Amino acid sequence: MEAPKKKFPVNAKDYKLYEEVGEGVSASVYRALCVPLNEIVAIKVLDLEKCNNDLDGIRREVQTMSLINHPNLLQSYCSFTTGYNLWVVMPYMAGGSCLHIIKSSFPEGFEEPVIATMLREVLKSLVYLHAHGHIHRDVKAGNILVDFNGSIKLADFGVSACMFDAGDRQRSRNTFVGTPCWMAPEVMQQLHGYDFKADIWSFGITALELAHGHAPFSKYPPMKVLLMTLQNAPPGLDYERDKKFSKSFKEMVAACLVKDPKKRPSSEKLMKHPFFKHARTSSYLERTVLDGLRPLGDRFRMLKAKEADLLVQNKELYGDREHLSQQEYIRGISAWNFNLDDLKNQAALIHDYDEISIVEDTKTSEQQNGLNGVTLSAENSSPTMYNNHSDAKSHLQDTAHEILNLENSFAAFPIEPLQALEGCFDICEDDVAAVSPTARDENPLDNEQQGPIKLPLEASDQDTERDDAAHLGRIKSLQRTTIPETRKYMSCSLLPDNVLSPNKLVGNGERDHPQLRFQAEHNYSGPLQHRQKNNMTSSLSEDASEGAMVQRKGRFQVTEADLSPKAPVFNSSSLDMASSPTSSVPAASLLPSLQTVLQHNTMQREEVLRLIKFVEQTSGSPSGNSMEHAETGNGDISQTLPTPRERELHSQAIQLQQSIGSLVEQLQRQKMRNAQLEKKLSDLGKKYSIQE
Ligand SMILES: Nc1ncnc2c1ncn2[C@@H]1O[C@H](COP(=O)(O)OP(=O)(O)OP(=O)(O)O)[C@@H](O)[C@H]1O
Repeated sequence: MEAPKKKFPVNAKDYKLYEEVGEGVSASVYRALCVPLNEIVAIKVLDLEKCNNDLDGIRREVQTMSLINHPNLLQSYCSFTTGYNLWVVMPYMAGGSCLHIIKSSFPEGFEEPVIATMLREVLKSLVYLHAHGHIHRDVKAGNILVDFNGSIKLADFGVSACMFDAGDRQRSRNTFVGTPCWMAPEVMQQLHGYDFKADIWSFGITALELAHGHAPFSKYPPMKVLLMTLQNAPPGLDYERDKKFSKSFKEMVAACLVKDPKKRPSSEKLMKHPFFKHARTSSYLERTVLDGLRPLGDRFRMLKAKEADLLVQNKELYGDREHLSQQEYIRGISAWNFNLDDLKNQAALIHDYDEISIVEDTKTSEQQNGLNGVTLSAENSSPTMYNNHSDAKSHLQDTAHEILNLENSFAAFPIEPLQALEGCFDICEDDVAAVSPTARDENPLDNEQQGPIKLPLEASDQDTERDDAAHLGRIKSLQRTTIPETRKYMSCSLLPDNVLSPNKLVGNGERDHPQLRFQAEHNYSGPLQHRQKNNMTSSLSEDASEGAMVQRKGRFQVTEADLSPKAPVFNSSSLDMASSPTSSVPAASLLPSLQTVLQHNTMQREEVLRLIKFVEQTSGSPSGNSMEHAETGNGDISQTLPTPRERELHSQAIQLQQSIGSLVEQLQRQKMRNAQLEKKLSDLGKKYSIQE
């Protein structure tokens, strides 16, 4: 019989945070002690203010993590908010990620039996996910975690998608998520959508990453990676250095890295590949990989210090921003904003990288030779090599423009992060207090009794003081994340997943699952930050230092921040879409647009009325009366107006009045619908937390 499930407390004061063991874009992961259960856990602390632009992703991640149930998937024990942080409590994986292990001890990659063992476990998790309709979308060594006993779990469901999602998120034509080097060509192209075969491509890239110590093209800027993935032959195990690997390994990788997703095997089929016969037990991993490794916290600190050194060294070479982008990108995570400046800088970097590019591309053509017998010269195998800087820039800008044009901007809506997440996690009782300035000081992270962040017990070297300071800094920054209650966020680029995706991959009753419906109705994807002001198209040709922003947060997610003109264009189709009972766009998303249009119309109306008054005064007609008539829209008055211009103005005023009337009505309807949706959301939230 299965042991009863432990109940992990959902209050920060029941946990003691120890050292930091990992860091993502908007989250830090700590080793921690669950005091009542006396069990070591890992806690991912997400700063909700920082991830404000990806609440949908967070909700998805937490939901998926709590629902999955497979030994090779990292399940969460529980999650709750504390102040403006979200804590996700999960098993502590003492070995850290495969990427961490590679970086600290295996820079040239692992031996084949190790790779086979790791990959077989990951593949098991993919079989499970795919069978349950999920695409992971971010398979990479950084997301493969190893426990102290060599067991393997795939983590990070921040960008995973459910194939039964009514929004067909996985087929959305307007987003592409993942990390560039691991991203399948069809995900980049977004021509016909993509499905779970995208994970098989990433799996193949991960195999190369484990074999070489880095993913193919990992030295290049992201735009270059996109172009190379699309235009070059698929990477593989065909270099001289790959001689040591078996034929079955090479074939397995080649089977995964086929550009046409239909020709890639499913995870289930891949599982039967002879390569996985080389897989060993987890204790083999424990002996060969984990033995002799320093504690995860120490390794993490050392890697961070190394990166910081590198940053200083290269600062002069590339300058601050470009280098930061590169650095974060190379680490496999990224928080950079992908705006025009970045594109320009990347174009510049490509120029700098041309030499490497030629070498690598020659290899790619050799590979192609080996694989398919197609001969490519170094020259023609690298269609992205440029003779001069401006070619490179313009090529990149064109490509960027194409990618950016993939997405339409959508209506904005005001929302507080906690509201959006309500129902997904337990919200600590003290959270309400935490948003008031006086309560900030009582943040559990700051209060010793309530679960202090303990400094690393093992830290005995001379770095300790510096690390302590860094820790304290982090504690401070965590507590400072409280945001005033009154602060509202405008969403730019609320991705219309649910509306724009034309095809349904799978159609069955599961779509009516309450959680899925919940997701579909409340897609808060897309930056909830203030709107970008500039028009993207013009920005690309002119200076656009702050407009034209394509955000990359966490994973490679290209969204066009704002294509809409400054004053929102209001058209009936958008309204119809929202008012339709079958629409899955949150009605609330239309409110700001409606309000702005209303305001706009009111201003115009006032302007017209002023003009009428002026005309009346100058022509000596009895103003008071006319005004009243004009305002009430009395039809007869037009007959009494002396000039055609006045009559025209009068009829415009009436039209405006009518449209204001209907807008007010529509606004009321939207408000009602919004209230209904909010109620539904909170009911679902309650239901969900009761189920938990
Ligand atoms: N349960 C765990 N046990 C040990 N280490 C962990 C655990 N979960 C995460 N980590 C470490 O923390 C790092 C960051 O965690 P995670 O990937 O969940 O954050 P993220 O913000 O989603 O990052 P990314 O931008 O790489 O997707 C991981 O790469 C891993 O090294």
